[in-house]
Amino acid sequence: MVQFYKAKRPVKKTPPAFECEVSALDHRLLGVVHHQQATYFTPDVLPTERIRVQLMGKHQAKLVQLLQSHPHRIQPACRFYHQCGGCQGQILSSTHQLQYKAEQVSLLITQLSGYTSLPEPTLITGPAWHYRRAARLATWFVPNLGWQLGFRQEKSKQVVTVDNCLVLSEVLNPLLAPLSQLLKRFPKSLRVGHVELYDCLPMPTIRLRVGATLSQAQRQACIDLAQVHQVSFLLSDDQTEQWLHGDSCYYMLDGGLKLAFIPGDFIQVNAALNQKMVNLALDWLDPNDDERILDLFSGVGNFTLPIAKRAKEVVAIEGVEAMTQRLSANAALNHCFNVTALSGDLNDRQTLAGWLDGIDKVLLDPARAGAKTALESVAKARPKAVVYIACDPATMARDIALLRVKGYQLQRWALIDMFSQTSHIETAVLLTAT
Ligand SMILES: C[S@@+](CC[C@H](N)C(=O)[O-])C[C@H]1O[C@@H](n2cnc3c(N)ncnc32)[C@H](O)[C@@H]1O
Repeated sequence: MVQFYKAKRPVKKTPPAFECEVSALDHRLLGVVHHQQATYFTPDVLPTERIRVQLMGKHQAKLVQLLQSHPHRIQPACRFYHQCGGCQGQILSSTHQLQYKAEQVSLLITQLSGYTSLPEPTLITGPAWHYRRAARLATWFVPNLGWQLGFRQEKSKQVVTVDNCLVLSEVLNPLLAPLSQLLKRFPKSLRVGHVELYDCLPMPTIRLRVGATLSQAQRQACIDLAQVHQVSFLLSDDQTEQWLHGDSCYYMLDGGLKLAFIPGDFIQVNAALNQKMVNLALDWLDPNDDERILDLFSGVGNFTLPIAKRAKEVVAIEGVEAMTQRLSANAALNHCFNVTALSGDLNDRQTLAGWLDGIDKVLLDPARAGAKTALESVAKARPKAVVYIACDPATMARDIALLRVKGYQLQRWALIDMFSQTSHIETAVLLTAT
């Protein structure tokens, strides 16, 4: 064999661990540490704790040893805490998690939006465990063991086999073991994708994605699982999407409102907190029967329908065409004939053109990117009030700054404990025209 010279790869030197003190927790519940004029973010630590850390990247560090712990620190309840990484808040009680989140969101809003002080936030709490009614699980193939089912670590390609998840609904947890057994029987060639679980009505629902066509025996195995566990089963293969058992999904809101959706549609993950959030939004928006309301990023109508029951008219705009159709159908199903549902990209100025005339109030619930473009148009129409629901406090703070410059004053804000144990934050803000 011909021999080639191969240059030796430079050996990466692990930087030495060092001792330091955690100066703060940021809004992602990461500890902030300073070392040689640089700032690093570390999971699993709390402010004032003395720790030894190892640098892991430009701004990341990893806890190596806890030297002195914070009095609020508690033992994580989940046995997968160290592998999974999805619920890193567990070293604090849920009450303390919410307090830290509130402090950090308050700081973000003041830093980014120019307010020097904010009103006290309303803290909206609910179940801290077993609240997740929708979840997406990852699959991966291991030779000799077959397809595995678990959770993908946040911002990582690593996956962790989990047979019980403490934030997953108690209706969905018992499905993990039989699903895992089912997938192990499938060959690698089926190219199993992710699995979605919904704790919804009329039955809990499983959606399985595969990259090839299932044989009759494999389809029957899915149907058997669905019948034994009384769940609906939606199979998405490389050609089609087909209900193997059951045929629909919906959830309920107060007042008997029924919201149908299809697996894959966005729904709020925490049913109890979602209802409280809708109530809060209604309370702040206070729509009445001579007002025209705009609901932006409306999904399948989670806010649209409760508002429509009190307002003269609601114009709802959603980017996904199929979800807009579902919203229209939901409006008809619930006798909300005052809803106009439109599909359009709210990052495109044209989408709102013509729909802002005569708008009295606006509710918006954008994705993590926020709603800068849409709000520039909204502010020009001068609605009396804007209720902003946000899953990313940083983009929301940026957008509050925009509205402040355009003459809107922050009146109220709330932190909704939608994602207890995790670093995610749901915030609501009421702004009124000055
Ligand atoms: C956080 S969800 C809120 C949905 C709904 N308000 C609810 O409570 O269920 C955000 C929604 O905005 C939609 N969306 C994201 N980016 C969009 C865009 N650029 N234009 C229009 N809709 C968008 C998503 O499809 C999703 O349904």
